[in-house]
Amino acid sequence: MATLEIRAIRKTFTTPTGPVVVLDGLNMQVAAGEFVAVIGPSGSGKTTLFNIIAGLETPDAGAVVIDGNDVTGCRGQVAYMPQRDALLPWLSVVENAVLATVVQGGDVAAARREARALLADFGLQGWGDARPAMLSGGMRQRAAFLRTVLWHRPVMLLDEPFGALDALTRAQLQQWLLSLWDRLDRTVLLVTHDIDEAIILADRIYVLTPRPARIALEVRVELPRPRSYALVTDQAFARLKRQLQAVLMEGERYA
Ligand SMILES: Nc1ncnc2c1ncn2[C@@H]1O[C@H](COP(=O)(O)OP(=O)(O)OP(=O)(O)O)[C@@H](O)[C@H]1O
Repeated sequence: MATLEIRAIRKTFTTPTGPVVVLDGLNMQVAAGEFVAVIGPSGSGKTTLFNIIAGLETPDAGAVVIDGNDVTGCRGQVAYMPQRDALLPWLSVVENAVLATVVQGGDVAAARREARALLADFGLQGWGDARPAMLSGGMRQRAAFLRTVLWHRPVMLLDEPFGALDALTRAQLQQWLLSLWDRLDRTVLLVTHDIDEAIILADRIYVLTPRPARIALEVRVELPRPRSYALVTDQAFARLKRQLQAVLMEGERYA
C-alpha cells in the first residue's frame, strides 16, 4: 500500500478554438490503503487527471507524488483500469490477465499460475482459456480488473469500471468488489458518475467542479464496513447522497 498525492496539478490543452484549462491547481491526498472516489460533471477532467497520474500525460505544473517520491510523467507506477475494458480479443482471459508481466519481461509462468488461482475469486472459474468475446459484460470487467490487480502496483486507478454495464450487473459487481476489497490491500482512486457507487465503495469522496476542475466538496463516508448494497435504504446514506447531489447540481448550474 502507498500514499498518493496530487499537488497543484494544472493542465491546459491546445484546441482549434484556443487553450482550454482542464485542471486548475488540483490537490488531492489518498492515504495508504484508502479507497477514494472522484465524482464530477462530464468533461470536468477526470480522465485527464488519471492520465497524468499514470504518466500518460504531462501536467503544465504540479506534481504526482507516490510514497513521497515525485513520479510526475513516469509510467508504470500505478495500475490503471481505463473506461473501456481494453481486453485484447485474440488472447484468452489468463493471457490478458498476465499482459503486464509479459510487457515488463517478468516471470510469466508464475503470473499465469497466480491468475488461474484467482479465477474463482473473480467469478471466472472455468473461463481462463476463453476469449473475451465469449464473456458477458460483467465477466469482461472482472477479467480487466484481474489484470489490473495482477499489475502488482500499490496504487490502483479505476476509471468508471462499471460505467458501461446495466444496473443489475453493476450492482452485482459493486457487491463483489466490496467483498473482495478487504483482501486486496491497495490504495484506490475511483472515477464514477454514480453517486450510490461512490458512497457504497469509498472511504472518502471528492466532488469536482465543471471544467476547469477544482474540488467542490470533500466528504468522508462514515458508514461502517463491511458494507453491503442494503445500505442504500439507510438514512445516513440518503443524507450523504442528497448532499452530494446538491453540490453536483450546483456545479452544473454554473457550467
Ligand atoms: N488531447 C486533448 N486535446 C484537447 N482537449 C482535450 C484532450 N483531452 C481531453 N480534452 C478536453 O478536456 C476536457 C476534459 O476531458 P476528460 O476526458 O478528462 O473529462 P472527464 O471528466 O473524464 O469526462 P467524462 O466524465 O465525460 O469521461 C474535455 O473538454 C475534453 O474535450
